[in-house]
Amino acid sequence: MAEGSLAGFATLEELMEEYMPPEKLQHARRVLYGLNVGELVKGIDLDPVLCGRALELDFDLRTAAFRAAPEQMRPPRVVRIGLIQNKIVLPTDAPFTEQAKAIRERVGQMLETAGQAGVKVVCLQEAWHMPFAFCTREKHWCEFAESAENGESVSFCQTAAKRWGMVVICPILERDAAHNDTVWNTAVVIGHNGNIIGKHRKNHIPRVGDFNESTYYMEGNTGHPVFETAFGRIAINICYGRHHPMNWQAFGMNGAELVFNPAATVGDLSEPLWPVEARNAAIANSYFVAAINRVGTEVFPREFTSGDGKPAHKDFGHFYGSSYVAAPDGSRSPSLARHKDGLMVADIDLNLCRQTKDKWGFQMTARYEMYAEFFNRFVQPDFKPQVIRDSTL
Ligand SMILES: NC(=O)NCCC(=O)O
Repeated sequence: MAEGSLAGFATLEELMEEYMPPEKLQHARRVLYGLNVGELVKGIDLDPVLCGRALELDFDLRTAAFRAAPEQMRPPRVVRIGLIQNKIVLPTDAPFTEQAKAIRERVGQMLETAGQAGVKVVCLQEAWHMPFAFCTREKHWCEFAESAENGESVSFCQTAAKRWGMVVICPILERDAAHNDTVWNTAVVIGHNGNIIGKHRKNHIPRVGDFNESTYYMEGNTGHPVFETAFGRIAINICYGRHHPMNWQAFGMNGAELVFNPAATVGDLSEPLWPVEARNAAIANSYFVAAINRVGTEVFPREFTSGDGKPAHKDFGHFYGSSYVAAPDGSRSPSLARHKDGLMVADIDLNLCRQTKDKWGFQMTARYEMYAEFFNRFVQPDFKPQVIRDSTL
């Protein structure tokens, strides 16, 4: 494993296993990763052939099973989901068509394994079909943008969706030819019949560190859609939107039971935030969250700077993977590796969403009218913060 922010360990769980005595490890897991219906989250027994395939193809394959309590009036609603994280395959100075083709081939291996494992909803990482070149500010990378209706990556995912009867979330750099060739950061939702159900465009565009994405695309104009699929109500909160609690909340208010967070973020910037934000969103909104991060270090042909005092450099830093699933009851899965491609397969019982709402009542006790009134005042130009000053100061 390479040095730098990787620091020589694949996942935090493996580090804990290596250094903690087993009896303490159980407690550490309970405190750090929570209990699901009173128990530590277990794995799924997958066909050993699939595990062998993952070894052979050198990608990380991990599993988790989230239960809900049995109910008298509803059957369980267990859905098998998949999260795929991938490196780019070829160097960034290879011809673009070859780069895209090589990524498709690699991701295809993991999509196939997901299909064989019985996954019914799978999500890829943000802009999975290209290098995350938005650090460079160079415009020729826009060539990777494609139609959300019939682009090459979308068609590729439609084929997989149809073949395996699974919903595929395909996050791409979108070229909107009907609107003056506008570029967007978009997640296309493909139904289990290979049909396009709809799309969501990234709501919040980062302006932090080397994430110079605002050079390429604007804030999305699709609101907070929830897609009613054969396997549950799904939404997508693309990467930087995970720092915005109200963005998460709006998907929940529209009825989402499972929100994917396809992302691309690097160790020096956000690794300590990563295990917290998606998990907190799952708790606060009583839905499942599946957070998927890009992996690997991508080196670009020319140096760039981002006005933050760092010397000119050619890479973004290390994308640390660590994709995971968080449940509404606060429990979570282990992470995929920090250094290699991976597929996480998780069983989630969607009944847990309503059960958690009934238990905690976060939504029922929320004071939406009070907040609405506050936000209405806040957006007025003459807003004055409600601060009561200590008169003895
Ligand atoms: N892709 C993206 O929005 N990254 C921003 C950095 C972060 O949110 O950690």
